[in-house]
Amino acid sequence: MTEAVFETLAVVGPGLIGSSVLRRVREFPGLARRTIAVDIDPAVCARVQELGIADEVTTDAAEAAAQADCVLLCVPAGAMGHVAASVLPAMKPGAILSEVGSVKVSVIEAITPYLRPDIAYVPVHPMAGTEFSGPDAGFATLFEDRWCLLTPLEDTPHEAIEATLTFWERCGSRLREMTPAHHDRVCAIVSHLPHLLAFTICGTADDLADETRSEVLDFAASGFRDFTRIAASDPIMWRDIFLLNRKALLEMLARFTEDAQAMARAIRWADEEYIVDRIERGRKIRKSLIQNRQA
Ligand SMILES: NC(=O)C1=CN([C@@H]2O[C@H](COP(=O)(O)OP(=O)(O)OC[C@H]3O[C@@H](n4cnc5c(N)ncnc54)[C@H](O)[C@@H]3O)[C@@H](O)[C@H]2O)C=CC1
Ligand SMILES: O=C(O)C(=O)Cc1ccc(O)cc1
Repeated sequence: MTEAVFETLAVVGPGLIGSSVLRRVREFPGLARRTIAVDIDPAVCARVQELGIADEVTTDAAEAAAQADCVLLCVPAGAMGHVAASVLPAMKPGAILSEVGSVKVSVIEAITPYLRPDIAYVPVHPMAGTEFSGPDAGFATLFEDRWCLLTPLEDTPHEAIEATLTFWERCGSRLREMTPAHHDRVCAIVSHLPHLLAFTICGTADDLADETRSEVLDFAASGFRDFTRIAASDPIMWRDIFLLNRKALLEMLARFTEDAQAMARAIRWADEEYIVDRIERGRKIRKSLIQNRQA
């Protein structure tokens, strides 16, 4: 039988990501022998209990942390600092603190002041999710064939990195290590900017419907419908991501705005070659994602 990576895993914030981890541990051997789910919201705790996806459920983060050899924070990125502050003093010497925040530099900065020398901190980011939130939204196969990015610090102990890599590998993820700053620039373009565009285009279409009293939204064709899926994402989570990755996101938005202006100019002057070239690049990217089973 495969030995479990962790004896006791505490998941703080069993929402979409946290409950998917808990379900994975339940359904697949070799991840953790015992799980504790912790949430600030008693209604979430009650639901996790009903779902039967954790061995123990509590609102007391310190009590759970004291029993765990890995504490995985799955709370909104803006809450990571104070949640880390509440679990770290209670953690067992030699235990691992990990978190799945979508932004790395600011979250690491928020957690660092509370770190202890005998706790290994391993920041990760599973590049997997949906527009839904909460414990009912999770599923055990969420991380399969999806990237999980690790952004260890210079002094993160090797064994803690290895254990974390094995854990996510057994969740079905593809793994890549990178610096936190590089992570934030990559995610700004592939994840954060697309969400910003989706929220914005939905707002613009809604304003147009108000202005013209037309049924812009009723007749929205499939292109717009694809944007509305992303635009249905959780407002608090995305507020935190935008503000915590402000610098890289604004830089990518400026780049995008320039490229959109170039497309506008090509359309104005009927520059067919430019327009076709840009569309062909999009098709190529989509095709390579499908080939890599990422779409
Ligand atoms: N939703 C997604 O597709 C992805 C999200 N992430 C990151 O994962 C984290 C969690 O996201 P989701 O699972 O979507 O959120 P969610 O909203 O589904 O779950 C978050 C849970 O944290 C709980 N919580 C909030 N503050 C807390 C506190 N102080 N103590 C204990 N529990 C607390 C909430 O009650 C909720 O149950 C975020 O940092 C997000 O950036 C990473 C990859 C994908
Ligand atoms: O639903 C989608 O399309 C997503 O992009 C999910 C997602 C949201 C946040 C992340 O940090 C990673 C993945």
